Amino acid sequence: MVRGRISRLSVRDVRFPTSLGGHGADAMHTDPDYSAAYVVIETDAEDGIKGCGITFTLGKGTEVDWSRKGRGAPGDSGRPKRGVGLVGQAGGKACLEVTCGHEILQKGQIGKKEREKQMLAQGYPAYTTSCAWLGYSDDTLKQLCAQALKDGWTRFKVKVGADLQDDMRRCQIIRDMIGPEKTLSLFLQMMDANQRWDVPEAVEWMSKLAKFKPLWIEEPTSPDDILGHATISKALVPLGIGIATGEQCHNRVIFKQLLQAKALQFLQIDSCRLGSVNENLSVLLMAKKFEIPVCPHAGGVGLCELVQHLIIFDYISVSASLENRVCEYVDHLHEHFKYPVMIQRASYMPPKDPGYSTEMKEESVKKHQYPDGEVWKKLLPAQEN
Ligand SMILES: C[C@H](O)[C@@H](O)CC(=O)C(=O)O
Ligand SMILES: [Mg+2]
Repeated sequence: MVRGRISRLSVRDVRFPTSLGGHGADAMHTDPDYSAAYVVIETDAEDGIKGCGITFTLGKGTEVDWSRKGRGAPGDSGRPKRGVGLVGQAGGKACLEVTCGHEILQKGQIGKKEREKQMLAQGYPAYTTSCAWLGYSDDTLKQLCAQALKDGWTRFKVKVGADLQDDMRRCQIIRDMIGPEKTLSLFLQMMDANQRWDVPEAVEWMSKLAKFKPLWIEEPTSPDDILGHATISKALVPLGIGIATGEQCHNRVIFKQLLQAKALQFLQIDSCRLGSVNENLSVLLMAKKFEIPVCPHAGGVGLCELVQHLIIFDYISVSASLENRVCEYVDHLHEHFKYPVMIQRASYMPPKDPGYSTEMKEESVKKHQYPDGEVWKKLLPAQEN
């Protein structure tokens, strides 16, 4: 059914100066400006249907350099993310509703109605990364953690990997605040090294942090080192620490190999890094086959908005389980989206607006467009001095 033809396509470089507040900083990316290549495809269809797509980057990464293949150099804070989440609003349904209709998922139909009701009432469980970026002082960490506990958050991710003594102190602060035990699903601490270590270093460093009882260590080493992850996993699982990875994995083949090599205990899809909803779905199906829980990466610009569709779909139609499953949440930049995520009691409430929640507010795009938006016009001369 042809409803219209593409009449216009725009691509805009939208950047938010998050580095000014140390938001988003980790052991590898010390000064990220959360950014996005934002694409809108308009049509001449009578109902004005359009598609909006977004790819999260860390600033300079929006300047795609075609001469460089794959990942940037280690420590390159601006490397581009690969993959695009571009979905239209056809049919007036939320992306997760459209996906749930696919016929190959017959098995997931059993109990689907109950799970749908459960999601609508309770939402999908989340953890927060917003308290413990590497750019935050101990006071900020304590203050944000106390506020998050008050708001009902019980699962916290802390950035590690730059300095061991620093990590010990920060992990102790969080442990002291959330309680001493690693209980089944409540009051958890996760750690994220953002690829900082080589394989032996990851094992050694995490053996020292094991006393803080992390549920997982995320990206302990290069995301391309599948066998390295398997070695780390073999060493750390006996200490009660799982390996989580995936936010930099750009296709289903990498995930297939990670799963086959028993290299991870928690699989972290990234809605933008994996190009298209379809690629994400094939990874969800493989994770189900290998019985590995999917705990998506989110945050950035719009990743929470997108991934909520995928993970709620995963629960309703694929995994049918919440065991050991939790989706990342970062409390940044949602105000720039037309259909922002809704969090209640530390859970993602199912989105009901049409599409994939990718549409940004035009006013926000204009203001943050790089380099001539209002925000950057003020900042750039100051930065050059
Ligand atoms: C550079 C980003 O902020 C990164 O630290 C995010 C990440 O690893 C996560 O949220 O996980
Ligand atoms: Mg991470």
